[in-house]
Amino acid sequence: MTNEISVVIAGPRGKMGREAVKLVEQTEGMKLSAVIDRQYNHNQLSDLEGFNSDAVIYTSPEECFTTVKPDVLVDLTTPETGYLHAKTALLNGVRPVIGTTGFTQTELEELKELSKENQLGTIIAPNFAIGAILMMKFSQMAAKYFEDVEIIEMHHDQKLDAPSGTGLKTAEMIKEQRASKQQGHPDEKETVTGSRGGDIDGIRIHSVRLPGLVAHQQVMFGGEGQLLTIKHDSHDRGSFMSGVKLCIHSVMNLQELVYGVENIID
Ligand SMILES: NC(=O)C1=CN([C@@H]2O[C@H](COP(=O)(O)OP(=O)(O)OC[C@H]3O[C@@H](n4cnc5c(N)ncnc54)[C@H](O)[C@@H]3O)[C@@H](O)[C@H]2O)C=CC1
Ligand SMILES: O=C(O)C1=N[C@H](C(=O)O)C[C@H](O)C1
Repeated sequence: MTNEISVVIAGPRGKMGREAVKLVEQTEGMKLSAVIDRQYNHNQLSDLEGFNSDAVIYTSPEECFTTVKPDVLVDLTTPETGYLHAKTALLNGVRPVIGTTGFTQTELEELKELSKENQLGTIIAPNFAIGAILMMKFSQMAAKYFEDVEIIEMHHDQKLDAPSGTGLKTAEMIKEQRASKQQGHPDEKETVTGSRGGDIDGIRIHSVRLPGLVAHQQVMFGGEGQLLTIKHDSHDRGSFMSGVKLCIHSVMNLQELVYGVENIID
């Protein structure tokens, strides 16, 4: 009988997946039992360049979960795939830790329901970095005192979803704190579509995508004669790993879905 947490990682060859593979392999009390990839079915991860793990690669999540019976799935793939993986995991008794962003509200609701029905923990983590989590919490605090806010999120140009999961979650947290407000001039008109950014309950959100960036966000609050900027930068993907580790441990003790790492830290 072992107390090791058996982990499967989906997306091991991606930018985040590679870091997560190293993390799980180096963490005492965790075992990388298998990985889910689009290719290389039934190879070992060590058959691929840059890996030395003997974890088996599966292209079918069902086959992976029923054969390996892991405790936890860590998903770092794409929005459509991440959702399917999370659903398949819950239907097969596996607890999802989802770093993948870009899920729709309906998908989130469905996973919440499935998690509850199966009494299995799920963590949906728009951002694993402690600094980003604090940025969101501080922004929520600030929104009590400043009702005008715009979010600027900046990412590398390989990102699929806009706005980012972090930007969306920040807006949702601010929304819980302030009354709905239409910002800017009531008669303002965009002469170039999209100039004023996305609109979440009046909160404007702007997405910048450029090579050279990793993951950055500024939340700007304007008040009479003053500007408060709350800013966070992830300069490399190591910034996310302590959060991944915390979520793998925490999901083992949950029986429902938690959306946001701020809900599992003190
Ligand atoms: N929550 C957080 O703190 C963070 C979340 N992310 C999110 O994680 C996700 C991955 O980001 P990156 O690693 O930068 O992307 P990436 O593009 O480098 O990696 C994605 C990987 O998923 C794999 N993949 C795609 N479809 C698949 C399938 N059907 N089965 C198995 N693997 C599949 C791809 O082959 C690729 O290796 C994104 O949604 C991103 O927004 C990224 C950084 C931090
Ligand atoms: O795609 C990324 O890189 C990131 N995605 C997450 C998001 O959408 O917020 C987290 C972080 O910003 C990096």
